[in-house]
Amino acid sequence: MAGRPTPACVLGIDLGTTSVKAALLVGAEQGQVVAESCSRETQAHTSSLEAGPQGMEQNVRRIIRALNECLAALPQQQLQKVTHIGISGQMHGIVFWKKDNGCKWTECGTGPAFEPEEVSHLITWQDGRCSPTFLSSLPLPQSHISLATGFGCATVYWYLKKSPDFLKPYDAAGTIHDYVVAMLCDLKKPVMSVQNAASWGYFNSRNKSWNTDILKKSGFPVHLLPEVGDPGGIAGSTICAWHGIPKGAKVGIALGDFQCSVYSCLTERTDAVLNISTSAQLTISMPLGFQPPETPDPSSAVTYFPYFNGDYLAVAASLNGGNVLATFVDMVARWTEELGLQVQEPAIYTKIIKAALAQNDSKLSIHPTIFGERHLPEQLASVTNIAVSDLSLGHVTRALCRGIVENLCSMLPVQRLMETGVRRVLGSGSALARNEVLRQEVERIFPFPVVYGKDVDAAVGAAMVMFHRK
Ligand SMILES: Nc1ncnc2c1ncn2[C@@H]1O[C@H](COP(=O)(O)OP(=O)(O)O)[C@@H](O)[C@H]1O
Ligand SMILES: O=C(CO)[C@@H](O)[C@H](O)[C@H](O)[C@H](O)COP(=O)(O)O
Repeated sequence: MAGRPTPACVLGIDLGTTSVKAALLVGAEQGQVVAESCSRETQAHTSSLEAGPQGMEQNVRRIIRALNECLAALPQQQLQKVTHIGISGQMHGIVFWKKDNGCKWTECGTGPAFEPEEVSHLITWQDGRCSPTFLSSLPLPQSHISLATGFGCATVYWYLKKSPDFLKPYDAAGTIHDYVVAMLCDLKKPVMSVQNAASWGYFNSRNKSWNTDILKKSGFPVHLLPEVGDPGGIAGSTICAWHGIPKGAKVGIALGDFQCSVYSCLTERTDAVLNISTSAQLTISMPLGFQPPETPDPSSAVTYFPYFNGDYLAVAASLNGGNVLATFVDMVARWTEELGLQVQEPAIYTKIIKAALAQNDSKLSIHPTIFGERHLPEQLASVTNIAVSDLSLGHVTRALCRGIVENLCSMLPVQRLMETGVRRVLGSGSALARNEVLRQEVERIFPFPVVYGKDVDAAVGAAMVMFHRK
């Protein structure tokens, strides 16, 4: 049987928590090469009307603006050759919209583009509105993944119980990347990959279906649940030329960002992948045929997430990655401002990284979990071993970077990596790519060689999936 023709040019997009990235991949003799890439911060954080300070929401207009800016920065002649689009993004979160009015297509400098219309904020994976008590009041899911705050289905339950009017205007929901796919292809019923469905909770990955009976019994609005498809499948075709990409380009079902980061670099089953972007993940692939246990162990820091072709990844998904450093930088900026000075955040990153490079033997110990962890939501950060000699910016930054890496490795210990035969660590994510101190700490903790990727890994992975479709 003849195989599918290889696409000439594929656009990969990653809608991350901090930034949107896009990469153009072209077919070459030895696989695919990244012809162009681009990244834009979304600056999308916004306050939550309903959940107050516990909420973590993002303005979808700002995310789409960053996406439009990214695409406008890519060369038109290359975009005109795009036949396939692969999209990934931040998992777990949920956005609601009105099927018949989710967006408006308008003419922008580089051709038609869409803008959000009747769309809610994105309630992200960082959202903290569902307390442990609230979560334990919900029906028990039939899933191997423990339900946590920030998971799409938990957020829907929260609205249902605390602010039911909020849900009334909407008749569709998805992750932010499902929303983009639905708008590009004008899908009346959004479609979601099993990777993202598993990240919402109340999803059985073995039979690839929602816990519809359990949800219906408790009055959950099941009409908001997207259809589910396999990662690598096609969701539809673009209904309009988009920033020069011809109408009719095939759009893949949206994927998880961490699976795409892994896909962009993992070549051997003996590789572990460490990704540090806003969050941080340490991952290994499970043996072929592995099936997760029927029920989760809520105290375990390791989760099994669907990958591709029925495979699973074991992942320590930390809620404390680059966001810890971003919070530190923000704190320094605010203190500086309070003292009557102004320093831009990029300059603070440059200075603290430089200062920490000069301090590699800090005894200061920072346990950096300011955002808690899903398996230990109430264990927040702490600082110990504070000596007068270790108080400089360099000492603190060094200790923070070390703490982030140590915390992640406490969730999936090096010993377990060795036992499973890991021989190499592949480093990805732009927080790692841009921070030499973090890289030094990674190299210090692992007794394996560490190899680094580029800083648009998930976008590249999403595009590669489109190339490799059978
Ligand atoms: N100028 C900088 N230098 C070094 N690291 C930075 C800089 N700006 C941001 N970062 C780090 O990058 C992280 C965001 O990475 P990014 O890849 O944009 O995230 P995401 O994929 O989640 O959108 C921030 O949390 C911060 O730790
Ligand atoms: O929480 C998990 C998996 O459970 C994360 O690994 C998952 O990839 C989420 O998408 C991230 O937390 C968000 O990704 P990023 O923006 O930090 O890259």
